[in-house]
Amino acid sequence: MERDKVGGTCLHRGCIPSKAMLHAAELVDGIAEARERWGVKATLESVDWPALVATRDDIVSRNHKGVEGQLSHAGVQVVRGSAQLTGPRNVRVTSGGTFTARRGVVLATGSRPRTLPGLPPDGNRVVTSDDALFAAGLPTSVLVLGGGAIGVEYASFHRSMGAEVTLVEAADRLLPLEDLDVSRHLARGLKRRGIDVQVGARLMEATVLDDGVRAQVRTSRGEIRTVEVARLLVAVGRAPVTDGLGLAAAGLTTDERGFVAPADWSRLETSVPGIHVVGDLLPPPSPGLAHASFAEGMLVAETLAGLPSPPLDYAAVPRVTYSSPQTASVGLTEAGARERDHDVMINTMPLTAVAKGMVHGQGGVVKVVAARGGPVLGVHLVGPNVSEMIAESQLIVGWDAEPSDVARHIHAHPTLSEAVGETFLTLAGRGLHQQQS
Ligand SMILES: Cc1cc2nc3c(=O)[nH]c(=O)nc-3n(C[C@H](O)[C@H](O)[C@H](O)COP(=O)(O)OP(=O)(O)OC[C@H]3O[C@@H](n4cnc5c(N)ncnc54)[C@H](O)[C@@H]3O)c2cc1C
Ligand SMILES: NC(=O)c1ccc[n+]([C@@H]2O[C@H](COP(=O)([O-])OP(=O)(O)OC[C@H]3O[C@@H](n4cnc5c(N)ncnc54)[C@H](O)[C@@H]3O)[C@@H](O)[C@H]2O)c1
Repeated sequence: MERDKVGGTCLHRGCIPSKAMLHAAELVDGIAEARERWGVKATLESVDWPALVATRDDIVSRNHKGVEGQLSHAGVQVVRGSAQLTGPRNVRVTSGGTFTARRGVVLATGSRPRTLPGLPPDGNRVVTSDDALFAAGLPTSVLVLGGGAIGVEYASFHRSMGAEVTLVEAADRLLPLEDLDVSRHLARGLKRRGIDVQVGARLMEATVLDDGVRAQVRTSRGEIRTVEVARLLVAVGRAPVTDGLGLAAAGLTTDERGFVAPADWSRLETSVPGIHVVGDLLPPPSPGLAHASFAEGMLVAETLAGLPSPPLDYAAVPRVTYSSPQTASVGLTEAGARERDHDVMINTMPLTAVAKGMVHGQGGVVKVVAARGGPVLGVHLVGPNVSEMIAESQLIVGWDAEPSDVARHIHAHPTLSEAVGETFLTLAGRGLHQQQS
């Protein structure tokens, strides 16, 4: 049952359109790099926003058709409309029709942007990530409120497109759930690109004007700054969608944050037998990421079909931010490992320590957290292309490999991944360019 379009947030308003836009942003950044570093006499004429949107939407639309085709091919009946539980096995759909589930019900209603009291989005001057996709044009200046993945990606995108960008995060660092060094390197990279990064900061007041927003921001030092911007993007998190879902009729409640918590995480089954829950509707440790949601969906589908399904290992789910610089990580942060009383070994290496890192010239870092005499606990990357580089590290962490297991494998030269390989060589006591500390 789907009231909008199959594919959900990720395909229509999230991962895919935002990554398409960030790809265009990389191309724009490449023009400046070509001119400034490589003697290529190129200048940016302009960005044709409707053309960018057309390419983005074509990618979304082709994926949408693909999902619809796959569902049809698999014999899935898609019922259009808002679904409401009327009992543990009964669902009514607004478009008409009632349904009784023989095997079970899967709740997958996802999430929507959180907004702030007194700051209602108007789709034009105060916007959410949904509105930002469908805005009529690109703003000349933006205040992004929230330095999580959405805030960081949109701040990065708008800066590439030439806007003046202020990024305001209430916590004392960007991506507060990531390793401290990831937050530091990311903030440094964004500042180098001219983004005004304000962490430990608060939006005190926002006045909507005819042509933008006047905002008062209290910085971490207690100064009050007035910023006038064409657009204020609210990216302070997402809230689970359960309104009108009829949870009570099925004997279910939400937790205090609005999530539907499973009673049995191994089957993602709620306290009502036969009702399962997946995706953004789940509380942590489910990470609110599309790839984790896909895996949760597979687990429930296989469970309901009576097929074997390997348990989910949330600790080995990679986390990627597609800004410039990118961040990618898997496993425990250094602080998280210490909290769990691990005797940790840390090694960090700048990406520019390898030749390919110098070619890219964008800085970046590899940080590995390992248990002394034991497995690798976490890998944290910042820099160009790290979204594609994290795959080997997820296997390293997921398979409980030790640094010496990784160190025996030869990395291709010259690649950015060599920096990952060298970080492990040093941890295994066979450092080439680094001494083991
Ligand atoms: C801007 C942005 C960028 C993102 N980028 C990434 C990324 O790069 N990588 C990543 O891993 N994650 C990313 N995410 C997160 C990702 O989109 C979510 O984790 C994922 O979409 C969750 O999937 P879901 O199926 O739980 O929910 P959703 O994708 O939200 O789908 C829920 C579906 O349920 C439908 N629905 C809701 N209630 C009802 C009802 N009562 N009846 C019928 N239908 C209903 C909705 O219409 C919707 O289609 C991003 C999110 C945003 C907003
Ligand atoms: N690349 C990706 O994987 C990707 C991209 C976008 C979104 N997502 C997912 O979508 C979800 C939503 O992302 P998000 O970035 O909106 O949420 P988030 O919860 O990850 O980050 C929100 C940030 O806003 C800050 N914040 C909250 N209130 C604030 C306030 N009043 N002023 C200033 N800062 C404030 C929080 O401290 C936090 O750092 C997350 O689960 C995220 O992982 C993932």
